[in-house]
Amino acid sequence: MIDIRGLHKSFGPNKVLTGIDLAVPAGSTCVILGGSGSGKTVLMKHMIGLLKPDAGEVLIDGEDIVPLGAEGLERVRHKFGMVFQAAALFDSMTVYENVAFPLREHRRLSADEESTLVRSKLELMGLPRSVEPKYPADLSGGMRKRVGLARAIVMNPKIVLYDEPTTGLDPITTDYVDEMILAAQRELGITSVVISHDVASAFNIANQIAFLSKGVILEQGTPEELLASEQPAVKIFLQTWFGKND
Ligand SMILES: Nc1ncnc2c1ncn2[C@@H]1O[C@H](COP(=O)(O)OP(=O)(O)OP(=O)(O)O)[C@@H](O)[C@H]1O
Repeated sequence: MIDIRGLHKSFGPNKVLTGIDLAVPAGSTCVILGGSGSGKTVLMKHMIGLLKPDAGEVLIDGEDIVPLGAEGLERVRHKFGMVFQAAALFDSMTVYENVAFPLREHRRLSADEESTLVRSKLELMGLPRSVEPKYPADLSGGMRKRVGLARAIVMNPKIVLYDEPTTGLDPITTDYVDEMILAAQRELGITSVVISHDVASAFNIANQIAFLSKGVILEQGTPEELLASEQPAVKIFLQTWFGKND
């Protein structure tokens, strides 16, 4: 579904990505791990054409999006849902209106069709009907994340990009959000790319983990393969994390 080949990106003298190759098969979840400033967000921005590479290809569903202009990118972006770090809900809208927002922007649906779609996604995220009239400020952080996720999948996207979806959440809420990401993959066949600092969460949800360091993907494989990695940077990253969280 996503196939990145030979991606290079510099900002002035700062060489951030220096030859990224990454393939994410349809229906799978790929977690991108890496230290602060390693280029995870820059890599994700290339996947939706928010940044243009200096060299390389970004194939989405078989199409190289690098040469596309604004119109072509708009079309490709309909394949994506996004979940940003700070759930980014509209404070002045109810939960229902937040989830319905992309539908109202992009589709002409009857009230019944709209409510069927909104409710099915809220239900999939384990949210009861009683949250529909509430405002984001009335919800816990974990619930806001789930509303953000319901909104990201309401258009039935093929791909969802998650930028640090569990940052700032307690361990129980983190598990719950992980469950929701897995539910979106299982029930809707969504392909997911997740940027994360949270190794436990990465190991919970990933079919594949890519470890980014110094502009390249140092290691890529199943969680088990990553654990067995001989790359010193990967070993240190994992040991530091597991050491802190034993
Ligand atoms: N638009 C930009 N212009 C110039 N430099 C940028 C731009 N975007 C990112 N960078 C640089 O690219 C590098 C990688 O940034 P990026 O945000 O991708 O890191 P990250 O791995 O997501 O880090 P974190 O985990 O802290 O969010 C940093 O050195 C950053 O300063």
